[in-house]
Amino acid sequence: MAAQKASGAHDLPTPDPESPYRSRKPYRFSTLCATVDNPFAKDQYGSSSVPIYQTATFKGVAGEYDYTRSGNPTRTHLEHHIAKISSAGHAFAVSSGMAALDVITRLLKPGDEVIAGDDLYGGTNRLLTYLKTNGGVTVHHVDTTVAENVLPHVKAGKTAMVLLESPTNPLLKIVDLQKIAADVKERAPDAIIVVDNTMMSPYCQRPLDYGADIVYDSATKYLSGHHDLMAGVIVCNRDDLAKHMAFIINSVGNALTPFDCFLLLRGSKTLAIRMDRQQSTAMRVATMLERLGFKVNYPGLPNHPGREVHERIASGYGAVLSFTTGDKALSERIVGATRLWGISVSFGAVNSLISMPCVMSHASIDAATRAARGLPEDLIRLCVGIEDPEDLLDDLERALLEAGAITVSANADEHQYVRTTLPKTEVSISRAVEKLAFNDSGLTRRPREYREWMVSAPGKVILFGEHAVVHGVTAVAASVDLRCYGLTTPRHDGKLSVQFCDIENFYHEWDINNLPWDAVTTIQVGQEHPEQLDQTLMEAISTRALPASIDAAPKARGAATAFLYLYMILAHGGERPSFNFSARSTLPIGAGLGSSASFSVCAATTLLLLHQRISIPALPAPTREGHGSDPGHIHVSHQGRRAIPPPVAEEVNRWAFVAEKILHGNPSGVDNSVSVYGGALAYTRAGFGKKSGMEPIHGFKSLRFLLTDSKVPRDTKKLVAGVSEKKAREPEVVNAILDGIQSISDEARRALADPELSREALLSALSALIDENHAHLVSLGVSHASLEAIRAKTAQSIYKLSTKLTGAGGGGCAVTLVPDDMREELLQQLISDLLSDNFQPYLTSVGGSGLGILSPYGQDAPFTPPETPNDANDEAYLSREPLRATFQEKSVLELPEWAESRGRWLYV
Ligand SMILES: Nc1ncnc2c1ncn2[C@@H]1O[C@H](COP(=O)(O)OP(=O)(O)O)[C@@H](O)[C@H]1O
Ligand SMILES: C[C@@](O)(CCOP(=O)(O)O)CC(=O)O
Repeated sequence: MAAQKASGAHDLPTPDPESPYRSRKPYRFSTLCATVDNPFAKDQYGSSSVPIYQTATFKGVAGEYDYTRSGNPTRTHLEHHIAKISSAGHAFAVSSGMAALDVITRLLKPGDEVIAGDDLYGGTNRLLTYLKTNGGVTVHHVDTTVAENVLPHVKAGKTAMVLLESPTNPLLKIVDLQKIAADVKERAPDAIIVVDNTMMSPYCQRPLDYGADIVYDSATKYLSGHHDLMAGVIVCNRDDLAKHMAFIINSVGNALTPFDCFLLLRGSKTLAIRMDRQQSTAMRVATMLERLGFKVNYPGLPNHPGREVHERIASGYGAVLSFTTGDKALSERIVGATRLWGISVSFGAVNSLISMPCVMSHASIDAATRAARGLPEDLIRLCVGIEDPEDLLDDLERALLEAGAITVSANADEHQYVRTTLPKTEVSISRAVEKLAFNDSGLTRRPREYREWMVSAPGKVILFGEHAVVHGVTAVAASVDLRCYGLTTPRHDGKLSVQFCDIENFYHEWDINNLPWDAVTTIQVGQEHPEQLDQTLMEAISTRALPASIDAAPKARGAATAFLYLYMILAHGGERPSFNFSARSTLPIGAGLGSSASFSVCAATTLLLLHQRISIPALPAPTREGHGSDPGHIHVSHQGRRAIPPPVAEEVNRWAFVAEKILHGNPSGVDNSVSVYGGALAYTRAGFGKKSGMEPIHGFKSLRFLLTDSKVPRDTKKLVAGVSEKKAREPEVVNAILDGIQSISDEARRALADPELSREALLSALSALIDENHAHLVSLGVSHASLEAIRAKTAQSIYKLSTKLTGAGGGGCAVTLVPDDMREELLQQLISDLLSDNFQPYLTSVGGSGLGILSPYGQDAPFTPPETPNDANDEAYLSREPLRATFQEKSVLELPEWAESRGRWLYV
């Protein structure tokens, strides 16, 4: 491996002066970038682009190259080019930025001491921790933004390396590289000053000029600029270090491959022009966010504390910035709401990216260390690309608005966005939720309310994408007009009870104090439930809380476990409310129409209400005095729609998902999301490297579907697990099916969103997609003879309808698209045909309301049921009919209308 010595690299390729009278100035940076000629390695054919020497070996014994690990002409060209644009004597290209750091840290020996910043890239931190544990190296993390902090740790003969980064990532703090290098060299001349220059690139900052011995870049970022390769580059001027590193690279074998060298060389030609655009847009983005009132970290802003130092050591501000919102959940919503800004780690590419470092690039640093180093959990990092600046600003502004971070100013003459008032950063999410949603001061607990709470949530029909959605594919689903209802009634005897009317009227009560409280780790207000269930609590509920008799009723076992788990983990502040929870559904249970999700949503909502983690909006106070029939304020009735604010819906959805995990094992979250939000959604779960989230789909409500319950029982948990096992066994087969289903969902969304598509064309497209999706589900092994029988029946020549299984399959329900022009008699004939085959058809409409809460404000007095003694026995409660008694008596057909007539319902 020949360390590329670019002698005279500083002025290459400036030719000699033409004459003493017409001297030529050295070429400027962008010219150096664009010209890759290497006068020491002329191409034999004069090719304009450096060829890829895609070869492992070279013939002969006397040539310059023998083996690509040790040297390759494409790499030589690249290394010469990097040395040239970095004004360095030597350059090396290796397989990633971390590989570059690995090479550099291999210069260390056991016993050596390293001083490093405390706001470093997560990967750097991970490698240093490894060296500490396994390499006998001592690492001092200090806040290098104060140059004086470094000196106390500098020991002559001991300090072997000082590792610096400026600006830091992701907080964009500035480190005075020049001063620290000078101070360290004065005390410990042998210490090697290493700078990670990735955030700046050689265009903006050249630390070798300020005393650094080694500078490295993750060339995956700005240098290559297109996120199509991984590479690291190292530059230095010292021959001894270069020789040592060349030896390491050759020994370890992590030099960059010829093809990637070619790509990097190609990308680096446009470095200057890309950076110019990216930096100027970054400045506009930072300015906009600051104007809106966010705390923005960007060294280009006039009030940035390190701006002066930065301007001394750098010639640009880079294109990475970060800002905080005061609320992690709000930040997550913003990140999820952007469209143009891709959610991704890394930076420096031509396309703009958005991320939350604490959950992405810096997740490898544990939460306690992140907190100790002042890395806010709500921090959003933006990496600006070369798109049109107006589009980037528009998209960000729209996402801030959609997430509720900004609002239109009420006072402005013209529309102007202002930041939504937020509680202090430390204030918990639920407090923020309360304050945002209810104008509640959020500081005091409300006194216990002895009310009955009635809630309801719809089931769902998955049109496209069930099962695949568990593995990251987009599902298209809509709410159905069949619902689960939940009702809580206060008790005064220290007991908690559940009544599952649809599961053989299962009833059980517990002494609250006898529940296994020792096994609970409460999720504090404002915290989110971790991804995994708390197995200690699950075990304790299973062995110490559930009655042995429940083993004979697995459906009740699941429901009771989910209910108790949420009851216990949500209890906080020593409050353990005593009440009965009754559930009733108009949905078939366990048939693929989301009975579990609607049950989970009802349970989560009532538990969050009773544990006072959410509350519903108070009636608006009059803004002026009323007279006669004039109430004094305007109340626009939306039939309850949009009366439950988005933060409350989100909180319910998070906890309903936890209940779904208890019932289903590995649910995707589509069922509970549809049940909370209602309407129709395209849902993609997080964690599969693509944009996750939900998008409402319009144009669904007008479609008619026939849902047919095969009445064949099945177990969602087992079916979902079965598909995962198949995927592990035959990844290629299953991945191809998943890709196919993704295209179906995409196609369906496109068709539904196309206003110019005729109704006829839309229906026939959806029918074809239904058949195609069903075929994929058959290949996944989740169909059933009963479902195939329903399909065959609906496909008969007199009907010619398309049907697919919906939900987990293996039995359960099938969904049939009913065309607009289907004659009523024919439809009735199909229904009776299905009935005579012992199937249960439901003709439903889709896309109706999501979660509903019956406003308790109509209840004239707090209610106490007679079976539990009340300390304050009074006339008011005795004169009222308890909701609970009638709730249980009504038939399934009467239930919806009766519930509706109880008072004002508030919906999401
Ligand atoms: N109304 C209800 N009352 C009590 N538990 C219910 C109710 N509806 C659903 N569940 C719970 O959800 C489970 C059904 O889940 P699942 O098999 O996924 O069916 P679905 O496809 O209808 O969601 C039941 O076994 C039960 O534990
Ligand atoms: C099979 C699945 O995609 C849909 C849920 O099915 P069901 O409603 O429980 O039958 C699982 C999931 O998305 O969680």
